[in-house]
Amino acid sequence: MTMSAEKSYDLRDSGVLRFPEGFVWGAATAAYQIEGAARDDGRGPSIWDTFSRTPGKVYSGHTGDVACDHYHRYPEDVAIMRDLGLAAYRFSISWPRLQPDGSGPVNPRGLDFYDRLVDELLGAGITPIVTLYHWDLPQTLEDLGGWTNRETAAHFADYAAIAHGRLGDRVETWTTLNEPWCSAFLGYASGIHAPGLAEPALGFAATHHLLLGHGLAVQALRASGATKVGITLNLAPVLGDDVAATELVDGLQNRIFLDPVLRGEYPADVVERARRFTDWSFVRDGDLETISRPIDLLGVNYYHPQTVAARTGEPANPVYPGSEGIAFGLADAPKTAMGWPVQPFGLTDLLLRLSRDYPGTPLIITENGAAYDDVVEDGEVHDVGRLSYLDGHLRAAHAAIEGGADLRGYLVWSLLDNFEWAEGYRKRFGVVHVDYGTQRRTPKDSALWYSKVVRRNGL
Ligand SMILES: N#[N+]C[C@@H]1[C@@H](O)[C@H](O)[C@@H](O)[C@@H]2O[C@H]12
Repeated sequence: MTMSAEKSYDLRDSGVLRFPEGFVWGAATAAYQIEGAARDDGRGPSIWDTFSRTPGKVYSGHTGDVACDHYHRYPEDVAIMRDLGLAAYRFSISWPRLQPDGSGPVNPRGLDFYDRLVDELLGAGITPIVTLYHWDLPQTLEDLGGWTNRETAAHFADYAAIAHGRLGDRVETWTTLNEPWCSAFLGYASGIHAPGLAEPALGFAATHHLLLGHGLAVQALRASGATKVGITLNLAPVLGDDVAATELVDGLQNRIFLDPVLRGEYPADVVERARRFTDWSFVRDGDLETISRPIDLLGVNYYHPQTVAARTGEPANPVYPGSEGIAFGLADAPKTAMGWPVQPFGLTDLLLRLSRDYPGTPLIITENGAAYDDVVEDGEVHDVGRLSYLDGHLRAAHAAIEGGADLRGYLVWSLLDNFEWAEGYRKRFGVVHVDYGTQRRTPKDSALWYSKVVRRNGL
Protein backbone atom coordinates (compact mmCIF):
# COMPACT_ATOMS: atom_id res chain seq x y z
CA MET A 1 0.00 0.00 0.00
CA THR A 2 1.62 3.24 -1.11
CA MET A 3 1.46 5.82 1.63
CA SER A 4 1.59 8.98 -0.40
CA ALA A 5 3.20 11.75 1.58
CA GLU A 6 1.75 14.29 -0.84
CA LYS A 7 -0.37 16.82 1.01
CA SER A 8 -1.06 19.65 -1.41
CA TYR A 9 -3.32 18.73 -4.28
CA ASP A 10 -6.26 20.14 -6.15
CA LEU A 11 -9.16 17.93 -5.22
CA ARG A 12 -11.75 19.50 -7.43
CA ASP A 13 -11.49 18.71 -11.07
CA SER A 14 -14.35 19.38 -13.48
CA GLY A 15 -16.93 18.79 -10.78
CA VAL A 16 -15.45 15.51 -9.68
CA LEU A 17 -14.34 15.27 -6.06
CA ARG A 18 -10.94 13.71 -6.61
CA PHE A 19 -9.05 11.98 -3.85
CA PRO A 20 -5.26 12.28 -3.51
CA GLU A 21 -3.06 10.35 -5.89
CA GLY A 22 -2.30 6.96 -4.37
CA PHE A 23 -5.41 6.98 -2.17
CA VAL A 24 -6.05 3.34 -1.28
CA TRP A 25 -9.50 2.02 -2.20
CA GLY A 26 -10.62 -1.38 -0.94
CA ALA A 27 -12.94 -3.52 1.10
CA ALA A 28 -12.80 -5.27 4.46
CA THR A 29 -13.94 -8.52 6.02
CA ALA A 30 -13.10 -10.69 9.05
CA ALA A 31 -12.29 -14.37 9.38
CA TYR A 32 -15.09 -15.58 11.61
CA GLN A 33 -17.66 -13.57 9.67
CA ILE A 34 -16.94 -15.01 6.22
CA GLU A 35 -14.60 -18.04 6.23
CA GLY A 36 -16.78 -20.86 7.52
CA ALA A 37 -14.83 -24.16 7.53
CA ALA A 38 -14.94 -23.87 11.31
CA ARG A 39 -13.61 -27.37 11.84
CA ASP A 40 -11.67 -27.85 8.61
CA ASP A 41 -7.95 -28.50 8.34
CA GLY A 42 -7.14 -28.35 12.02
CA ARG A 43 -8.80 -25.09 13.05
CA GLY A 44 -9.41 -24.96 16.80
CA PRO A 45 -12.52 -23.51 18.47
CA SER A 46 -12.75 -19.79 19.19
CA ILE A 47 -14.85 -17.93 21.75
CA TRP A 48 -17.30 -17.15 18.94
CA ASP A 49 -17.76 -20.85 18.16
CA THR A 50 -18.66 -21.29 21.83
CA PHE A 51 -20.74 -18.10 22.16
CA SER A 52 -22.77 -18.68 18.98
CA ARG A 53 -23.70 -22.14 20.30
CA THR A 54 -24.90 -20.69 23.58
CA PRO A 55 -28.72 -20.46 23.42
CA GLY A 56 -30.05 -16.93 23.18
CA LYS A 57 -26.75 -15.21 22.40
CA VAL A 58 -26.93 -14.99 18.61
CA TYR A 59 -30.03 -14.35 16.51
CA SER A 60 -31.80 -17.59 15.71
CA GLY A 61 -28.78 -19.62 16.83
CA HIS A 62 -26.76 -18.63 13.77
CA THR A 63 -23.07 -19.60 13.82
CA GLY A 64 -19.98 -19.03 11.68
CA ASP A 65 -19.73 -22.73 10.85
CA VAL A 66 -20.30 -22.09 7.12
CA ALA A 67 -20.78 -18.30 6.80
CA CYS A 68 -19.80 -17.31 3.23
CA ASP A 69 -17.64 -20.42 2.79
CA HIS A 70 -14.83 -18.05 1.90
CA TYR A 71 -12.30 -20.64 3.04
CA HIS A 72 -13.18 -22.63 -0.09
CA ARG A 73 -14.53 -19.84 -2.32
CA TYR A 74 -11.79 -17.24 -1.87
CA PRO A 75 -10.68 -17.42 -5.55
CA GLU A 76 -14.18 -16.34 -6.61
CA ASP A 77 -14.24 -13.56 -4.01
CA VAL A 78 -10.81 -12.30 -5.08
CA ALA A 79 -12.00 -12.29 -8.68
CA ILE A 80 -14.99 -10.16 -7.68
CA MET A 81 -12.62 -7.66 -6.01
CA ARG A 82 -10.42 -7.67 -9.10
CA ASP A 83 -13.39 -7.04 -11.36
CA LEU A 84 -14.51 -4.16 -9.12
CA GLY A 85 -11.03 -2.67 -9.47
CA LEU A 86 -10.26 -2.71 -5.74
CA ALA A 87 -6.65 -1.94 -4.82
CA ALA A 88 -6.64 -3.40 -1.32
CA TYR A 89 -8.36 -6.04 0.77
CA ARG A 90 -8.41 -6.00 4.55
CA PHE A 91 -8.96 -9.43 6.05
CA SER A 92 -8.28 -10.99 9.42
CA ILE A 93 -6.31 -14.08 10.20
CA SER A 94 -8.07 -16.62 12.39
CA TRP A 95 -5.77 -17.12 15.39
CA PRO A 96 -7.28 -20.58 16.16
CA ARG A 97 -6.64 -21.58 12.56
CA LEU A 98 -2.94 -20.89 13.02
CA GLN A 99 -2.65 -22.02 16.64
CA PRO A 100 -5.65 -24.23 17.59
CA ASP A 101 -4.88 -23.76 21.30
CA GLY A 102 -3.78 -20.15 21.01
CA SER A 103 -0.20 -21.02 21.92
CA GLY A 104 2.27 -23.78 21.18
CA PRO A 105 1.96 -25.92 18.04
CA VAL A 106 1.26 -24.20 14.74
CA ASN A 107 -1.28 -25.70 12.35
CA PRO A 108 0.48 -25.83 8.95
CA ARG A 109 -2.79 -26.18 7.02
CA GLY A 110 -4.01 -22.98 8.65
CA LEU A 111 -0.94 -21.11 7.52
CA ASP A 112 -1.25 -22.69 4.07
CA PHE A 113 -4.72 -21.16 3.63
CA TYR A 114 -3.48 -17.63 4.22
CA ASP A 115 -0.51 -18.32 1.97
CA ARG A 116 -2.93 -19.22 -0.81
CA LEU A 117 -5.18 -16.25 -0.10
CA VAL A 118 -2.29 -13.76 -0.15
CA ASP A 119 -0.92 -15.21 -3.38
CA GLU A 120 -4.39 -15.09 -4.95
CA LEU A 121 -4.71 -11.42 -3.98
CA LEU A 122 -1.27 -10.49 -5.26
CA GLY A 123 -1.97 -12.37 -8.47
CA ALA A 124 -5.06 -10.19 -8.91
CA GLY A 125 -3.11 -6.99 -8.24
CA ILE A 126 -4.76 -6.49 -4.86
CA THR A 127 -2.74 -5.40 -1.80
CA PRO A 128 -3.43 -7.49 1.32
CA ILE A 129 -3.94 -5.65 4.62
CA VAL A 130 -3.93 -8.02 7.57
CA THR A 131 -5.82 -7.75 10.85
CA LEU A 132 -4.28 -10.13 13.36
CA TYR A 133 -7.18 -10.15 15.81
CA HIS A 134 -10.82 -9.67 14.84
CA TRP A 135 -12.44 -11.14 17.98
CA ASP A 136 -11.98 -14.90 17.45
CA LEU A 137 -9.86 -15.66 20.51
CA PRO A 138 -8.91 -19.34 20.80
CA GLN A 139 -11.24 -20.88 23.36
CA THR A 140 -8.33 -22.56 25.14
CA LEU A 141 -6.99 -19.12 26.08
CA GLU A 142 -10.41 -17.96 27.23
CA ASP A 143 -10.52 -21.03 29.48
CA LEU A 144 -7.41 -19.53 31.11
CA GLY A 145 -8.99 -16.08 31.54
CA GLY A 146 -8.87 -14.73 28.02
CA TRP A 147 -8.13 -11.03 27.81
CA THR A 148 -8.50 -10.68 31.57
CA ASN A 149 -5.34 -12.80 31.81
CA ARG A 150 -2.13 -10.87 31.15
CA GLU A 151 -0.53 -13.97 29.60
CA THR A 152 -2.90 -13.72 26.64
CA ALA A 153 -1.08 -10.55 25.59
CA ALA A 154 2.21 -12.46 25.35
CA HIS A 155 0.58 -15.32 23.44
CA PHE A 156 -0.84 -12.75 21.01
CA ALA A 157 2.63 -11.39 20.31
CA ASP A 158 3.95 -14.91 19.67
CA TYR A 159 1.07 -15.52 17.24
CA ALA A 160 1.82 -12.21 15.49
CA ALA A 161 5.41 -13.29 14.93
CA ILE A 162 4.27 -16.63 13.50
CA ALA A 163 1.88 -14.94 11.07
CA HIS A 164 4.42 -12.35 9.93
CA GLY A 165 7.14 -14.98 9.68
CA ARG A 166 5.11 -16.80 7.04
CA LEU A 167 3.40 -13.90 5.24
CA GLY A 168 5.62 -10.90 5.89
CA ASP A 169 7.51 -11.35 2.63
CA ARG A 170 4.28 -10.51 0.75
CA VAL A 171 2.13 -8.58 3.25
CA GLU A 172 3.40 -5.08 4.03
CA THR A 173 0.57 -3.64 6.16
CA TRP A 174 -0.33 -5.25 9.50
CA THR A 175 -2.86 -4.12 12.08
CA THR A 176 -2.84 -5.80 15.46
CA LEU A 177 -6.36 -5.45 16.88
CA ASN A 178 -9.76 -4.67 15.44
CA GLU A 179 -11.93 -2.57 17.75
CA PRO A 180 -10.56 -3.53 21.20
CA TRP A 181 -13.44 -1.51 22.63
CA CYS A 182 -15.84 -4.18 21.37
CA SER A 183 -13.66 -7.05 22.61
CA ALA A 184 -13.49 -5.48 26.08
CA PHE A 185 -16.82 -3.73 26.65
CA LEU A 186 -19.12 -5.94 24.57
CA GLY A 187 -17.28 -9.15 25.46
CA TYR A 188 -16.33 -8.75 29.12
CA ALA A 189 -18.27 -5.77 30.57
CA SER A 190 -21.76 -6.34 29.16
CA GLY A 191 -22.05 -9.91 27.84
CA ILE A 192 -23.33 -8.79 24.43
CA HIS A 193 -20.46 -10.43 22.55
CA ALA A 194 -18.19 -13.40 23.18
CA PRO A 195 -17.11 -14.56 25.69
CA GLY A 196 -20.35 -13.19 27.20
CA LEU A 197 -19.04 -11.91 30.54
CA ALA A 198 -20.73 -8.93 32.17
CA GLU A 199 -18.58 -7.33 34.82
CA PRO A 200 -17.28 -3.76 34.35
CA ALA A 201 -14.03 -4.60 36.15
CA LEU A 202 -13.33 -7.33 33.58
CA GLY A 203 -13.91 -4.83 30.78
CA PHE A 204 -11.17 -2.55 32.10
CA ALA A 205 -8.73 -5.42 32.68
CA ALA A 206 -9.43 -6.75 29.17
CA THR A 207 -8.88 -3.26 27.77
CA HIS A 208 -5.44 -3.11 29.31
CA HIS A 209 -4.35 -6.58 28.25
CA LEU A 210 -5.63 -6.04 24.72
CA LEU A 211 -3.58 -2.85 24.53
CA LEU A 212 -0.59 -4.62 26.06
CA GLY A 213 -1.02 -7.35 23.45
CA HIS A 214 -1.05 -4.64 20.78
CA GLY A 215 2.21 -3.18 22.06
CA LEU A 216 3.92 -6.55 22.39
CA ALA A 217 2.72 -7.51 18.91
CA VAL A 218 4.10 -4.26 17.47
CA GLN A 219 7.46 -5.18 18.99
CA ALA A 220 7.24 -8.73 17.62
CA LEU A 221 6.21 -7.52 14.15
CA ARG A 222 9.06 -5.01 14.05
CA ALA A 223 11.52 -7.72 15.14
CA SER A 224 10.20 -9.86 12.30
CA GLY A 225 10.79 -7.04 9.81
CA ALA A 226 7.37 -5.38 9.54
CA THR A 227 7.49 -1.77 8.35
CA LYS A 228 3.84 -0.74 8.31
CA VAL A 229 2.11 -1.57 11.59
CA GLY A 230 -1.05 -0.15 13.13
CA ILE A 231 -4.20 -0.73 15.10
CA THR A 232 -7.87 -0.31 14.18
CA LEU A 233 -10.18 1.50 16.60
CA ASN A 234 -13.92 2.06 16.41
CA LEU A 235 -14.23 5.76 17.10
CA ALA A 236 -17.18 8.09 17.28
CA PRO A 237 -17.72 11.79 17.93
CA VAL A 238 -19.89 12.18 21.03
CA LEU A 239 -22.59 14.80 20.56
CA GLY A 240 -24.76 16.49 23.18
CA ASP A 241 -25.21 19.63 25.23
CA ASP A 242 -24.21 18.14 28.58
CA VAL A 243 -20.42 18.41 28.89
CA ALA A 244 -20.12 15.90 31.73
CA ALA A 245 -22.07 13.29 29.75
CA THR A 246 -20.19 13.78 26.50
CA GLU A 247 -16.82 13.78 28.27
CA LEU A 248 -17.58 10.53 30.09
CA VAL A 249 -18.70 8.73 26.94
CA ASP A 250 -15.86 10.17 24.84
CA GLY A 251 -13.42 8.90 27.45
CA LEU A 252 -14.79 5.37 27.46
CA GLN A 253 -15.31 5.13 23.69
CA ASN A 254 -12.33 6.97 22.27
CA ARG A 255 -9.68 8.32 24.65
CA ILE A 256 -9.24 5.12 26.69
CA PHE A 257 -7.65 3.64 23.57
CA LEU A 258 -6.28 6.65 21.71
CA ASP A 259 -4.33 8.07 24.65
CA PRO A 260 -2.41 4.91 25.68
CA VAL A 261 -1.53 4.03 22.07
CA LEU A 262 -0.66 7.52 20.86
CA ARG A 263 0.26 9.38 24.05
CA GLY A 264 1.48 6.61 26.37
CA GLU A 265 -1.01 7.33 29.16
CA TYR A 266 -4.55 6.57 30.19
CA PRO A 267 -6.78 9.66 30.38
CA ALA A 268 -6.88 10.80 33.99
CA ASP A 269 -10.63 11.41 34.02
CA VAL A 270 -11.31 7.88 32.79
CA VAL A 271 -8.95 6.37 35.38
CA GLU A 272 -10.63 8.28 38.20
CA ARG A 273 -14.20 7.51 37.16
CA ALA A 274 -13.35 3.82 36.75
CA ARG A 275 -11.98 3.50 40.28
CA ARG A 276 -15.46 2.48 41.44
CA PHE A 277 -14.97 -0.67 39.34
CA THR A 278 -11.24 -1.31 39.35
CA ASP A 279 -8.05 -0.35 41.15
CA TRP A 280 -6.11 -0.56 37.88
CA SER A 281 -3.60 -2.87 39.58
CA PHE A 282 -3.30 -4.80 36.31
CA VAL A 283 -1.20 -1.88 34.97
CA ARG A 284 2.47 -2.63 35.60
CA ASP A 285 5.58 -0.51 35.24
CA GLY A 286 6.61 -0.28 31.61
CA ASP A 287 3.25 -1.33 30.19
CA LEU A 288 2.39 2.10 28.82
CA GLU A 289 5.79 2.36 27.17
CA THR A 290 5.11 -0.97 25.47
CA ILE A 291 1.56 0.02 24.46
CA SER A 292 2.69 3.29 22.93
CA ARG A 293 5.36 1.85 20.70
CA PRO A 294 5.25 4.01 17.56
CA ILE A 295 2.85 2.88 14.84
CA ASP A 296 2.72 3.79 11.17
CA LEU A 297 -1.03 4.12 10.71
CA LEU A 298 -4.26 4.35 12.65
CA GLY A 299 -7.19 2.37 11.28
CA VAL A 300 -10.48 4.18 11.87
CA ASN A 301 -13.79 2.31 11.88
CA TYR A 302 -16.59 4.85 11.68
CA TYR A 303 -20.31 4.16 11.47
CA HIS A 304 -22.09 6.98 13.32
CA PRO A 305 -21.68 9.51 16.15
CA GLN A 306 -22.99 8.91 19.65
CA THR A 307 -25.66 11.45 20.68
CA VAL A 308 -26.19 11.59 24.45
CA ALA A 309 -27.92 13.74 27.07
CA ALA A 310 -28.11 13.92 30.84
CA ARG A 311 -31.29 12.26 32.06
CA THR A 312 -32.00 11.82 35.77
CA GLY A 313 -32.76 8.24 36.74
CA GLU A 314 -31.43 6.73 33.51
CA PRO A 315 -29.73 3.39 34.31
CA ALA A 316 -26.13 2.87 33.21
CA ASN A 317 -25.56 1.66 29.66
CA PRO A 318 -23.67 -1.60 30.35
CA VAL A 319 -21.19 -1.00 27.56
CA TYR A 320 -20.22 2.31 29.17
CA PRO A 321 -19.61 1.45 32.84
CA GLY A 322 -20.52 4.35 35.11
CA SER A 323 -22.91 6.01 32.64
CA GLU A 324 -25.87 6.25 35.04
CA GLY A 325 -27.91 9.38 34.30
CA ILE A 326 -26.97 9.44 30.60
CA ALA A 327 -29.42 8.72 27.79
CA PHE A 328 -28.03 7.33 24.52
CA GLY A 329 -29.18 7.03 20.92
CA LEU A 330 -30.79 10.45 20.67
CA ALA A 331 -29.83 11.35 17.12
CA ASP A 332 -32.60 12.82 14.99
CA ALA A 333 -31.55 11.35 11.65
CA PRO A 334 -32.48 8.61 9.16
CA LYS A 335 -31.50 5.18 10.47
CA THR A 336 -29.93 2.09 8.90
CA ALA A 337 -31.22 -1.44 9.48
CA MET A 338 -29.06 -1.51 12.62
CA GLY A 339 -30.97 1.51 13.96
CA TRP A 340 -27.80 3.57 13.57
CA PRO A 341 -28.16 7.22 12.52
CA VAL A 342 -26.87 8.26 9.09
CA GLN A 343 -24.69 11.29 9.94
CA PRO A 344 -21.74 11.62 7.57
CA PHE A 345 -20.66 14.90 9.16
CA GLY A 346 -19.50 12.81 12.12
CA LEU A 347 -16.78 11.29 9.97
CA THR A 348 -15.44 14.70 8.99
CA ASP A 349 -15.50 15.81 12.61
CA LEU A 350 -13.77 12.62 13.75
CA LEU A 351 -10.97 12.73 11.18
CA LEU A 352 -10.29 16.41 11.86
CA ARG A 353 -10.28 15.79 15.59
CA LEU A 354 -7.79 12.98 15.25
CA SER A 355 -5.58 15.20 13.11
CA ARG A 356 -5.80 17.96 15.71
CA ASP A 357 -5.52 15.97 18.94
CA TYR A 358 -3.31 13.11 17.78
CA PRO A 359 -1.20 14.59 14.96
CA GLY A 360 1.46 12.74 13.05
CA THR A 361 -0.20 9.36 12.52
CA PRO A 362 -1.52 8.68 9.02
CA LEU A 363 -5.16 7.58 9.02
CA ILE A 364 -6.98 4.98 6.96
CA ILE A 365 -10.70 4.31 7.14
CA THR A 366 -10.61 0.56 7.74
CA GLU A 367 -14.39 0.24 8.00
CA ASN A 368 -17.37 2.32 6.97
CA GLY A 369 -20.67 0.99 5.65
CA ALA A 370 -24.29 0.28 6.42
CA ALA A 371 -26.77 -2.52 6.86
CA TYR A 372 -29.99 -2.37 4.89
CA ASP A 373 -32.60 -5.03 4.13
CA ASP A 374 -31.60 -6.02 0.61
CA VAL A 375 -33.74 -7.88 -1.92
CA VAL A 376 -32.50 -9.67 -5.05
CA GLU A 377 -34.73 -8.74 -8.01
CA ASP A 378 -34.01 -10.37 -11.38
CA GLY A 379 -30.43 -10.96 -10.35
CA GLU A 380 -29.84 -7.40 -9.13
CA VAL A 381 -29.85 -5.64 -5.77
CA HIS A 382 -30.89 -2.00 -5.90
CA ASP A 383 -29.49 -0.96 -2.53
CA VAL A 384 -30.15 2.76 -2.84
CA GLY A 385 -29.89 3.34 0.90
CA ARG A 386 -26.42 1.86 1.17
CA LEU A 387 -25.23 3.66 -1.96
CA SER A 388 -26.45 6.95 -0.54
CA TYR A 389 -24.78 6.19 2.80
CA LEU A 390 -21.46 5.48 1.13
CA ASP A 391 -21.71 8.54 -1.12
CA GLY A 392 -22.34 10.80 1.85
CA HIS A 393 -19.51 9.35 3.88
CA LEU A 394 -17.01 9.53 1.05
CA ARG A 395 -17.92 13.20 0.62
CA ALA A 396 -17.39 13.61 4.37
CA ALA A 397 -13.99 11.92 4.13
CA HIS A 398 -13.10 14.20 1.24
CA ALA A 399 -14.05 17.24 3.30
CA ALA A 400 -11.72 16.06 6.06
CA ILE A 401 -8.86 15.69 3.59
CA GLU A 402 -9.53 19.21 2.39
CA GLY A 403 -9.44 20.26 6.04
CA GLY A 404 -5.97 18.81 6.42
CA ALA A 405 -6.58 15.24 7.60
CA ASP A 406 -3.84 12.85 6.50
CA LEU A 407 -6.23 10.21 5.22
CA ARG A 408 -4.59 7.55 3.10
CA GLY A 409 -7.42 5.21 2.18
CA TYR A 410 -10.96 3.92 2.51
CA LEU A 411 -12.02 0.27 2.92
CA VAL A 412 -15.74 -0.33 2.68
CA TRP A 413 -17.41 -2.59 5.23
CA SER A 414 -18.05 -5.05 3.91
CA LEU A 415 -17.11 -6.85 0.71
CA LEU A 416 -19.69 -9.58 1.42
CA ASP A 417 -22.84 -9.94 3.45
CA ASN A 418 -21.64 -11.94 6.42
CA PHE A 419 -22.14 -13.20 9.99
CA GLU A 420 -23.00 -10.00 11.85
CA TRP A 421 -22.05 -11.25 15.31
CA ALA A 422 -25.02 -11.26 17.72
CA GLU A 423 -27.31 -10.31 14.79
CA GLY A 424 -26.33 -13.44 12.92
CA TYR A 425 -27.06 -13.29 9.16
CA ARG A 426 -30.12 -11.08 9.37
CA LYS A 427 -28.12 -7.88 8.97
CA ARG A 428 -26.46 -7.35 5.59
CA PHE A 429 -23.49 -4.95 5.33
CA GLY A 430 -22.02 -6.27 2.09
CA VAL A 431 -21.71 -4.44 -1.21
CA VAL A 432 -21.94 -7.98 -2.59
CA HIS A 433 -25.06 -9.96 -1.74
CA VAL A 434 -24.61 -13.53 -0.51
CA ASP A 435 -27.40 -16.11 -0.84
CA TYR A 436 -26.48 -18.29 2.14
CA GLY A 437 -28.50 -21.19 0.75
CA THR A 438 -26.62 -21.36 -2.54
CA GLN A 439 -23.55 -19.23 -1.71
CA ARG A 440 -24.28 -17.24 -4.86
CA ARG A 441 -22.60 -13.84 -4.88
CA THR A 442 -24.40 -10.86 -6.49
CA PRO A 443 -22.67 -7.46 -6.66
CA LYS A 444 -25.20 -4.88 -5.48
CA ASP A 445 -25.73 -1.50 -7.14
CA SER A 446 -23.51 -0.07 -4.40
CA ALA A 447 -20.66 -2.31 -5.56
CA LEU A 448 -21.05 -1.20 -9.16
CA TRP A 449 -21.15 2.43 -8.05
CA TYR A 450 -18.15 1.95 -5.75
CA SER A 451 -16.23 0.40 -8.61
CA LYS A 452 -16.71 3.61 -10.63
CA VAL A 453 -15.57 5.71 -7.67
CA VAL A 454 -12.44 3.58 -7.33
CA ARG A 455 -11.62 3.79 -11.01
CA ARG A 456 -12.20 7.59 -11.01
CA ASN A 457 -10.45 8.04 -7.67
CA GLY A 458 -13.33 10.31 -6.86
CA LEU A 459 -17.01 11.07 -6.83
N1 LIG B 1 -21.89 -4.05 13.63
N2 LIG B 1 -21.37 -3.99 12.74
C1 LIG B 1 -20.68 -3.92 11.53
C2 LIG B 1 -19.15 -4.11 11.71
C3 LIG B 1 -18.81 -5.52 12.17
O1 LIG B 1 -19.36 -6.47 11.26
C4 LIG B 1 -17.30 -5.61 12.19
O2 LIG B 1 -16.86 -6.95 12.44
C5 LIG B 1 -16.72 -4.73 13.29
O3 LIG B 1 -15.33 -4.56 13.04
C6 LIG B 1 -17.42 -3.36 13.36
O4 LIG B 1 -18.64 -3.34 14.00
C7 LIG B 1 -18.63 -3.09 12.71
